[in-house]
Amino acid sequence: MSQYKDYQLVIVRHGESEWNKLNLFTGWRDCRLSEKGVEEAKAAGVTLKNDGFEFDVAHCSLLTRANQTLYLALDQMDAVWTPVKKHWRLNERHYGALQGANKIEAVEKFGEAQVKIWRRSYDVPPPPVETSSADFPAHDRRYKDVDPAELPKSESLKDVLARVMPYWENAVLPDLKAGKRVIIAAHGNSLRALLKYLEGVSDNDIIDVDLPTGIPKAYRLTADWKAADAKFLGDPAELERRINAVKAQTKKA
Ligand SMILES: O=C(O)[C@@H](CO)OP(=O)(O)O
Repeated sequence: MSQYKDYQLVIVRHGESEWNKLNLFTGWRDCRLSEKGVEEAKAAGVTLKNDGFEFDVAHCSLLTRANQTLYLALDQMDAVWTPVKKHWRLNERHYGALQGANKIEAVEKFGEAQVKIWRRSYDVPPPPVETSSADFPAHDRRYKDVDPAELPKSESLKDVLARVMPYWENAVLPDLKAGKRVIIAAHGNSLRALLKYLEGVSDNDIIDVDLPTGIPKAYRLTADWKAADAKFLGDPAELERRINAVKAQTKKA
């Protein structure tokens, strides 16, 4: 019997993307997984299978890298048939005018402290893009049914939490309440927002939380749907290595 039989929810950040590899701020730009990211996603599926996980439904963002990760992981579990619900509210945080910028060059230009505030503070958003910019999501047909007033020009983690929560309440929670076992494939910062809520992390402590690429985190939930227990799956040394790789993105080699 799996030691995780009471764990109803798994979250997984996508595997390494082409832009993670190039060390660029990505946000809502739609890059694909790198070759390494593909392997990370497959390995996540193998881990989930070996740990005895099965899912009744999946939730995913509208960005390619999360969809690839979900599909590749489910494929390893012989479960690509799993119903998938997709929504922009699970997208990565919109990185505003930083989207497409190199993270080291941003540190050289604005200083490490400012870049850390933009990357990890709870409530300071990066500078916004104009609505005329190609980075404003209303220009992308996948968001054509979304009221442009709801679409971001830049987001702090607090802004991300505010737009993730309605999706949690209206789409994910009903599945959990129906007894379904749920996987959410999404992004470093949309999942940090959800983790902050589920685990009750303070505004201050969330600054030091980084999510690794492609390593599933499993939750056993309380009666009021918060985290009773949370565990990253797989090899602890690999987990540490991947978290450190995210932290190192703004450090000169
Ligand atoms: O660029 C981004 O969109 C995110 C996730 O890859 O980066 P960071 O970890 O710097 O918030």
